[in-house]
Formats: sequence, C-alpha cells, structure tokens
Amino acid sequence: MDKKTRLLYVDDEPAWRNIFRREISEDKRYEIKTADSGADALAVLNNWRADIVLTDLSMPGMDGIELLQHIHLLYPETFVLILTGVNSANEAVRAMKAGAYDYVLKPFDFTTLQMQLAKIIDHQQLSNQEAHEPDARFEQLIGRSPSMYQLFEGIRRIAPTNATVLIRGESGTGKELVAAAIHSRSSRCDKAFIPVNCAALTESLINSALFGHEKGAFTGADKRKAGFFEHAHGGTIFLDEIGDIPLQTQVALLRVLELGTFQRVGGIDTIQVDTRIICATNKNLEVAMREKTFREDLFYRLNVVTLNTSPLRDRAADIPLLANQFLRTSSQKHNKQIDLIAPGTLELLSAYAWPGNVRELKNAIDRAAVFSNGNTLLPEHLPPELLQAVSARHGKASAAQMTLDSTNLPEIEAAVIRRVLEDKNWNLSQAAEALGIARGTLYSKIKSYNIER
Ligand SMILES: Nc1ncnc2c1ncn2[C@@H]1O[C@H](COP(=O)(O)OP(=O)(O)OP(=O)(O)O)[C@@H](O)[C@H]1O
Repeated sequence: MDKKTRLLYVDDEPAWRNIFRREISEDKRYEIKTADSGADALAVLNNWRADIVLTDLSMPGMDGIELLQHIHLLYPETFVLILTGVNSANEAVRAMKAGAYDYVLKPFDFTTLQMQLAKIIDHQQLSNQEAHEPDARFEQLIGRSPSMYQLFEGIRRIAPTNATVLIRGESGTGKELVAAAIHSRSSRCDKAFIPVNCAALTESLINSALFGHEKGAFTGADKRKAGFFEHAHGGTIFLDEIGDIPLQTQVALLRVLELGTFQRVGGIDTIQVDTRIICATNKNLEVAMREKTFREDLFYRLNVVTLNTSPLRDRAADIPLLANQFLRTSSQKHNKQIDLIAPGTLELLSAYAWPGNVRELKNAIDRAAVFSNGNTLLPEHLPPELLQAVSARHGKASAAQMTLDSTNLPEIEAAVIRRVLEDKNWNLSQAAEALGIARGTLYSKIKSYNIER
C-alpha cells in the first residue's frame, strides 16, 4: 500500500480543527494531525514530518506567513497551503508572495480542497524521483568554501553539548539554518525547535510571547497561554535578532540563562524549563553595550560559544552551487523546466556583491525563474539592479561586455542591453552609463542588434 500523505492542520480556532478532522479523516489516503498555534505546529513537525501543512493566516503569536517562512527554511520539502477568509484577496496575495504553494478559502469547499491536495501529491511524487545532490550539504546548509567547512566543523563540535550559542553574521547568511543544524545534531533533536524573531515582536507582546501569560494578565488574555520557552521545553529555542530585545526582557532572559526559570506574565508561579538557547544577531552588540541598549551581563552569558556566518561576497565558490540548488526548487515551484544557468549568468552572479547575502541570491534566482521561458537562465532574466550594480562596479568592463567576453553570445549582450534600456525608460544616456559604455557605442549596438522599443 502507498505511504499515506501526512497533513498538518494549524488553526487557533478549535471549531475549524474539528471540521477539518471530521471531513478529511474519512479519506484513508491521509494521516492527520492538528496544531493550535505556529509554535505548536513547529513542535509537531519536529518529529512528525508533514508532507503538507494547511495553516490559518491570522493567529496570535506567530501568524501563518511567519510559520510558512520557518517551514520553508527548516523543512523545504513540505508544501504549505494558507487558509484565508473569502473576502481577503489581499491576504491571499500576501500569502502567495511569501511562497505559499496555494491558498484555500474559508469556509472550505472540501471538493476543491481535495483537488488542491491531489495536485500537490502529484508534484511531490515527481520531485521524489529527482536525484538529490549529497555533496557540500550539511543538514539544510549548502556550501563548499573553506569558511563553510569551518562552520560545519564548529556545528559538529558544539551540537552535542548543552552550551548556549551566539551566531553572528550579516542578514541572510543562514543563521537560522545554523541554529536548526545545531538542534538536529543534538540529543534534543526529537523535541521542539522553536525559532522566534525577536525584532517582529512589539515591546508589549514580547514577554507574553516568550514566557506565556496567565488568564486576566491583560485585556484579551481570556485564558492561560504557554509561551515559546514552555513550547521548547526539552528542545531548543532560537532567539533571532537578539540585539533588538527590550531591556526588561533582557533581565528575564538573563534569569532563564542563569536559573532556567521564569514567570508567566501576570503569574507568580516559578516555571522551570530545560530549554537550550541559541541566539543570533546581525548587530554589533559591543556597540549596543556601549550605547546601553544591551546589557553587559547578558552579553557575556551569551557570548560563551560563538559561531560566525560569513557574507556571501567572501565565498564566491558557493555561488554556483547555491544558485543551481535554488534554481531546482524555483523551477519546480513555478511549474517550469529550467535546468541550466548560462555561463554568462553565472559570471554576473559571481561578480555581484550580494549585500542581502544568500537570501538575496535565492530571491534573484526565484525571480529569474519566473521570467525565463526556456530551459536556461539568461542574464536578461536577472534583476536589472544586479546588472547595473555589476557594471557600475566593473567600470568599463560592463555587465554586457563581461557576458559577451565570457560566452561570445551576441544575443545575450542584446538581451542585457534591452533590459537596461527598458529599465531606464529608453533614456540612452542613463542606459549607457548603467552599462558602462559610451552613448555612441550603445547607439550602434542598438542598431546592429536591431533592438526596438
Ligand atoms: N548556506 C546556505 N545554504 C542554503 N540556503 C541558505 C544558506 N544560507 C542561507 N540560506 C537561505 O537564505 C535565506 C536566509 O537564511 P536565514 O534566514 O537562515 O538567514 P539569517 O542569517 O538568519 O538572516 P536574518 O539575520 O535576516 O534573520 C533562507 O531562505 C535560507 O534557506
């Protein structure tokens, strides 16, 4: 018998969970679990890998989009469907932009839902047939540059311990993946891994989100609620953007680090948890300490074991590897068959400085995959800002020229020129400047390539 498809249904409203269970459990092709919050869903996923997650969009604490982002990062093979109200077209668009496979309107039409599920299952069967490249992969992290190998080695050594870890690095360099890898390689791996983006929580919400609250603690607190620390009991909590937490929360966090205890908001009972803490920051905490926005005692507590993620511009060797991996995922996501990155495109990718690091590369490839209509990613499919930045950086050796030199394909140069012209609204002077060539040269190239407005 075929393996059952695992569905995780996430909704804070019990009535909807019951309806879903009742309707779908009759279908023997599915194995179903439900969760009542984003944190609960992550706890379930940690030892029950769902094939498809259906999550409500608006939930307190971690909303559906935030949950979707964590799932993409931690369990890239899992498909996510977002549930939105019938009259919320904007929300559906937001969900799709965030990378949801599809959206489902509430109240459900179960026949449509079954069709959506069947489509995903077909997709998954296809992708399971594709070979996975085992090389240069460490958990979800990809890389073969020396600094990545050093990072993998660091993770290998500290994962089995209970040490608090501080991960430092620019935004988009994979700090959350590092935290997840530490958890996966620790003895806590069958318990929850709860990532928390501290910067996304307002000062009034952060304490109750982290430590939970008692009934009546504030307006709207109609029942007792466990916080992220309780959800992560036995497992690992990942506090991202730790440099952004308010001072009063820093005091409470210091106590958890020293004693393993805290109190829920509005509560008097002392709660004891066994939760490993991993933090990350892209801020300079030394400066924050000098400015008195980050406590010194907390810093020294956190800074016991530090791992650094390096910027993508310092490890160009990883760019083709990452780009090819992202292309596979994006091509599948957008129902395309793009299996090649043109040499000229790779050259441009390697010449760019990637201020947004791997996240920016992933988005650039995803966008290029949408624009591509053949089986190859060409320079013209790359974001115009990237082409301009490369030509500006290389002065006379413009993006178009580099492409031409490396591949000797005039059509690529023509495509790059067309792209820049469109971006500059056919202002020849600006386009020539962006391309790093003289206006006259641009004019003759437009003529010789027959580029028309
Ligand atoms: N080495 C890597 N291999 C594969 N994917 C990666 C790697 N590094 C980053 N990514 C991808 O880049 C994106 C950003 O990664 P992540 O969220 O872990 O970065 P971050 O350093 O935590 O960023 P921020 O500081 O903004 O929170 C994710 O989609 C992740 O999958």
